[in-house]
Amino acid sequence: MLRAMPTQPPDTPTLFALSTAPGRAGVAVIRVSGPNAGAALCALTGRAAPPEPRRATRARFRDPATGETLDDGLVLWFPGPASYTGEDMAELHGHGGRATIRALLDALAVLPGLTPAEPGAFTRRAFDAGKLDLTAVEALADLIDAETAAQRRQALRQKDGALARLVEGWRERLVRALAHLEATIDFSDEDLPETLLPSLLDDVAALEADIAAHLAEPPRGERLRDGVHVAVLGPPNAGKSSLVNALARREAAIVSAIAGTTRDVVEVHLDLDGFPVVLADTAGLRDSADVIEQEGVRRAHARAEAADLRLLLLDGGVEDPLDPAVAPLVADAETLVVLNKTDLRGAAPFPILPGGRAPLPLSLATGAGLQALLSMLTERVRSQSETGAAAPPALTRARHRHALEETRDALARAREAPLPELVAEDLRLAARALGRLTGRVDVEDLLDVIFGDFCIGK
Ligand SMILES: Nc1nc2c(ncn2[C@@H]2O[C@H](COP(=O)(O)OP(=O)(O)OP(=O)(O)O)[C@@H](O)[C@H]2O)c(=O)[nH]1
Ligand SMILES: [K+]
Ligand SMILES: [Mg+2]
Repeated sequence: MLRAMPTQPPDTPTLFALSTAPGRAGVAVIRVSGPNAGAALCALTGRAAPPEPRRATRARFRDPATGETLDDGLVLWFPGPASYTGEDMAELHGHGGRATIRALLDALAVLPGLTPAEPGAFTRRAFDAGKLDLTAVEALADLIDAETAAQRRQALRQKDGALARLVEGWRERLVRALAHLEATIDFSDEDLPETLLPSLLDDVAALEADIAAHLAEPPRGERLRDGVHVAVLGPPNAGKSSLVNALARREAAIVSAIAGTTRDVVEVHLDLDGFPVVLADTAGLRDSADVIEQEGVRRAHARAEAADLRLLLLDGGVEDPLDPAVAPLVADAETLVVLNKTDLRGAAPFPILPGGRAPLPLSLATGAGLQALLSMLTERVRSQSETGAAAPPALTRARHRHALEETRDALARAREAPLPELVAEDLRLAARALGRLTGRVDVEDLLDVIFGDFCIGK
């Protein structure tokens, strides 16, 4: 008889957890994964054996100790290794009520070998079983967190392995170069083509250029994951808080006729046509004797510095809206300049910006120009975060960027190294850095951080 090779120590605990969100719902799904999953399924349903794999089967759940009926639902059986975690897995679908969920979880808790799952534990087992690489694990967390359509698309693409394939392709080129080089070193007194080392260094240079080109792309993937940060800036009373409230469609920030109302940075989250935006209201830029206002202005400058996009709102109600305090922002051609309070302007001409640009006219009092501003903002945000389906998969985390930078630097060192042995050492370091991106090597320290992002039941 064929016997499966034991892949885990026999005392591996069987994990269980509620995988749907806690609280009232039509259905709740409890997952059980590990060597005793089948026994647990049988104990709770009174069955002699698990049902046909991957087929929903009606079940009456009962307390194995007392025989009391706890709920009426469905069970699914996923024998390993063809399961999410690679282990034997059972899913119990019960009613989504707090008491029902509690009763089922309590009944599982007393079964031999069963332990409640920590957050991310099922996915950790899937990773350990080689079912997912690290980029897919991260994408799964992003998919669960996705709040907009573009975020969902990006997470799904990464989960399906787009980024992992790109990185693995680079890694294969690197490993091939390394293998050739090691052959050169090992057989150096025998006859090997003289041209091997130069052609190998050409390959390394080509790989370095490909990775550098990917790094030179704007950080669209990270922006899409975290939101494009837009800072609303301008002189006091320009209507910055009024604009933020109008875009957020709620009274997020205090609006008043008193100049210097806003001090703290007030953030609102927007979904502009599927693209996430973090819009920040800031204190009006001016010199002030008030220390609290000074701190507000300092924070406004810091936010302007850190933002992906700066929206400068000018006060159209004053004769010369181009206040000296905003001159550096006006000088930056990337700043989106808006002239508010056009309703108060009468026949006064609009200010001309450097380069002959004109500000976008707006009146938050009448609503004139708001739609045009929204369209322009949406376009800007889209161009900062969109990665076309045909474009190479974006890096979605700083971790990815750091690993690629490390790879690129090691490749650059390899090309300059004076001895074949030193070239090989740098290529090995480069391969390690790439391997860390997908989790192929040396990632123990990273795992806790990444899996810690998960909720229980995933
Ligand atoms: N007439 C007119 N008044 C406006 C317009 N937009 C805003 N206001 C008024 O201008 C005043 C200042 O608006 P706020 O939104 O508080 O301006 P702010 O730029 O956030 O001001 P600070 O936080 O003090 O820097 C309020 O009384 C608003 O009602 C507009 O388009 N036209
Ligand atoms: K104000
Ligand atoms: Mg304000």
